[in-house]
Amino acid sequence: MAPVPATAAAAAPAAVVSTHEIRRAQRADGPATVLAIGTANPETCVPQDEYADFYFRVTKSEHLPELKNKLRRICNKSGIEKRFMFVNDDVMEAHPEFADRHLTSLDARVEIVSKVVPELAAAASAKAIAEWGRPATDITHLIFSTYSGVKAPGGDRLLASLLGLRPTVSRTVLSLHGCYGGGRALQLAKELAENNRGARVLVACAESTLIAFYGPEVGCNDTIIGQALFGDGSGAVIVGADPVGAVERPLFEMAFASQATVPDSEGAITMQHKKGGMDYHIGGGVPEMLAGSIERCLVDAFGAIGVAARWRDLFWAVHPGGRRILDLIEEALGLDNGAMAASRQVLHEYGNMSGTTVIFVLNELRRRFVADGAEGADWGALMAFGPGVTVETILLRVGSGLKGN
Ligand SMILES: CC(C)(COP(=O)(O)OP(=O)(O)OC[C@H]1O[C@@H](n2cnc3c(N)ncnc32)[C@H](O)[C@@H]1OP(=O)(O)O)[C@@H](O)C(=O)NCCC(=O)NCCSC(=O)/C=C/c1ccc(O)cc1
Repeated sequence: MAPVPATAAAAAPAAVVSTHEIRRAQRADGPATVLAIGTANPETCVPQDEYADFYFRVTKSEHLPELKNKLRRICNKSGIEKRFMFVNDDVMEAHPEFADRHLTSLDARVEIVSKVVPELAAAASAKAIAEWGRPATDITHLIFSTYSGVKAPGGDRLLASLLGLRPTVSRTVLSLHGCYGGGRALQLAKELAENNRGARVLVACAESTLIAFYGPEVGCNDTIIGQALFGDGSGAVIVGADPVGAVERPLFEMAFASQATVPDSEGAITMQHKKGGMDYHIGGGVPEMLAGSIERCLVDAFGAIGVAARWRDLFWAVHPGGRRILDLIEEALGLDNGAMAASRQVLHEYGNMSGTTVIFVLNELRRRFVADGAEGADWGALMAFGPGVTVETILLRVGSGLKGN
């Protein structure tokens, strides 16, 4: 070890600063705040009323008409008008093995998604950064969430380089959180922003069904329901505390965040990468399970911050896991059926894009607030659900950037 020069010893601080004081100085003053939102989707758009024809054609499964009719029935009840996806005729011509999940195809799928998913995230992030108004190099932390990331270095590294983030950006990957990935990522962003003065956290969620796209099979209803509901997309959010006055626009303040696991629910939603793509199961009772759990999460969250909230007075950013989930949650909370209009709109326009969907809902809410001059609710709740069964709750307050528009 080199000897310590006398000058370095002489430069030691005269007064001893405690680590508590150092810690206090590192913390932000205000709450984490959503400062910008961007979204992106792949080019291929499939209308829901054409989906059964598309799916049975590209997977060469026309010999299974009963399953095709079942898919049609579910599509008709889904509340979805169209979806965007990377899977198209060209992909299936190049990779006919994707149609049969008993064939080995994971390597080829990972090869594709490890490029296109971060690129999609970059498209959404670039929109968020442009709206934010500061250079990409001012991003201090990156949280990348996807169920397609099974490789290292991962999509976070490619995303950071596509956006030109600084080499010291602090990267975190969330994988396989499924439909609660966006909620988890936003909660982590809140912790980072509030605990690191000046931090600006880019949350990027990107999902592609390509990793889980395969043909129908008699007896496997999970595949049919998945084919009726899921789509591809990316949502990006910039989160920071203490917004810089003239540049940054506070959209939603994040007042509180929590996670809960629904008891006895371990097998209700599952996802697992296998040789033929990502296998998944969506239990029949999931909408009822969520509707039965949601009020407890809200009571606990508002109780923790001492705010007396009436559900009817809130704005809602709920993950539209399926039309029935929204219906039952509205019923359980005694809400009008317009309360989840932003969630229903996103479901209608894009389907369930898993973890990224809740960011689209937040963007739609923002659009509605701007259009209405932020009339109405001041407090709101963002809720996302996924495997576990896990419920993410974030309490939001309309930011000053949305007031007076
Ligand atoms: C729109 C639905 C699908 C149907 O509407 P409905 O009002 O319930 O209508 P029905 O009661 O008439 O049901 C229509 C058909 O759907 C069937 N179905 C009804 N849920 C089911 C069911 N979980 N299973 C398999 N058949 C069912 C149901 O049996 C019935 O079949 P059939 O009698 O032959 O017409 C509705 O049930 C709904 O919104 N369900 C919520 C779906 C749900 O739980 N989503 C949350 C989980 S999301 C998730 O885990 C994501 C994983 C994921 C995985 C892969 C990815 O690429 C991306 C993500």
